Amino acid sequence: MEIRVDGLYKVFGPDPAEAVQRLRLGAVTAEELREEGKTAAVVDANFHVRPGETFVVMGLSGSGKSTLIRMVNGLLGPTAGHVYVDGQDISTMSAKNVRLVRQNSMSMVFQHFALLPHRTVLDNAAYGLQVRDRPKGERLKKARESLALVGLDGWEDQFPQQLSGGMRQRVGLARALATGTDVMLMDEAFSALDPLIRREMQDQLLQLQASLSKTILFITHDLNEAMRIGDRIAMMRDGRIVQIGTAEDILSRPATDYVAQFMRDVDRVRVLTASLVANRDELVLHADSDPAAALRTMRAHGLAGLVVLDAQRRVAGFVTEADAERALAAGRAQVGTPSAAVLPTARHDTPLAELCTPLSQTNCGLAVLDPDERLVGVVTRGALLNALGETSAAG
Ligand SMILES: Nc1ncnc2c1ncn2[C@@H]1O[C@H](COP(=O)(O)OP(=O)(O)OP(=O)(O)O)[C@@H](O)[C@H]1O
Repeated sequence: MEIRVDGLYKVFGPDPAEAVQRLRLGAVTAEELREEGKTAAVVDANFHVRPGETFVVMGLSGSGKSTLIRMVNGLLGPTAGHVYVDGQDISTMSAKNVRLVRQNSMSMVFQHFALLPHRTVLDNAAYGLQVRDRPKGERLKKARESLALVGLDGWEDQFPQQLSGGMRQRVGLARALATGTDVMLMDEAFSALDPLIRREMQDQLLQLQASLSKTILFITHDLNEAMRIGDRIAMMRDGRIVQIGTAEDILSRPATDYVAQFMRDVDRVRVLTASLVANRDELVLHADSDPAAALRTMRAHGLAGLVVLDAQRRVAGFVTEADAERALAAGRAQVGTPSAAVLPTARHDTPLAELCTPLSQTNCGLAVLDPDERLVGVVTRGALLNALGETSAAG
């Protein structure tokens, strides 16, 4: 399922539609509206959350995030514009139909999640299905499965007060998962948790998302959280979305001074990933590459060997300096069949901070692989130091 937000506005106060007209024409600013007793909470929001994507809306307090998410789940009607959930325009639907879409397609996880104190963890996790009138057997089965997914198996018969804050939030997540909806709306879902637990929850969400591929709209005021979990991030300021992009897009090409200022607080070595600093082509060979050129490249980069790829960009092996010299001495025009030496590898999304140790143990660079095990590129010690040097200078 997907969510599409199209020219969405919400103005609070008298005569909101007329205020939207003036905003559209550029005839008034949000500040001027405020003097008239009106608040432009969301101004011309446009974005598309793709199926299976984690899309984060990030902004400071008052930037309009809650208003936006409440329009997406149909609790609040827009002043203008449209919200489509899986192609259905919920902004023009009857309240009853909106409720149906919400029940069938969307689940919510909030910051202060109201668990029912006199009900067990299992019943709490099953609650979302209960309000959807599902049969008891199905409710309990799904609730058990989703509790297991969030690591709470064995806790089914406990009561909320016996759980830590992090565990309670997991029950909230389990409740949302148990409903089986494709779309999950998460409003500051981890913001009330201690930093360590919060990180654990983020990891858990990333892990779940790798197998479940829900369509997630996640609201946060924490930039590092946005950068960690968002496939893409929308930066919001004073009701407007000022930039949409991946963490790396936004970090390396902030659209406005405001965004650039924000980026100064980002823990870059944890946010920037291996794929960003991987050298994509220069350090890569094919079996028909020229051995003399291969030797020059190795020497120029201080590498003991280069990766050889097959036609699908999968790592076929490795050519060392000695291999290339032998090929050259034998007068061969191609490096030929590589040796099957195992090369250290890293996943494309490994944070830079985690590349230092494996790189210190090799003089060949790290092969960076995408989820299909295809080579993204090679990270060398020099490239990493460069990136870290730039980031610490910028930070
Ligand atoms: N029902 C309302 N009536 C009038 N103004 C409102 C209403 N709801 C929100 N606002 C105003 O709209 C603006 C955006 O608020 P919103 O709660 O959406 O921001 P937010 O980014 O979610 O902030 P926070 O993180 O503090 O919740 C604020 O100026 C707020 O005061």
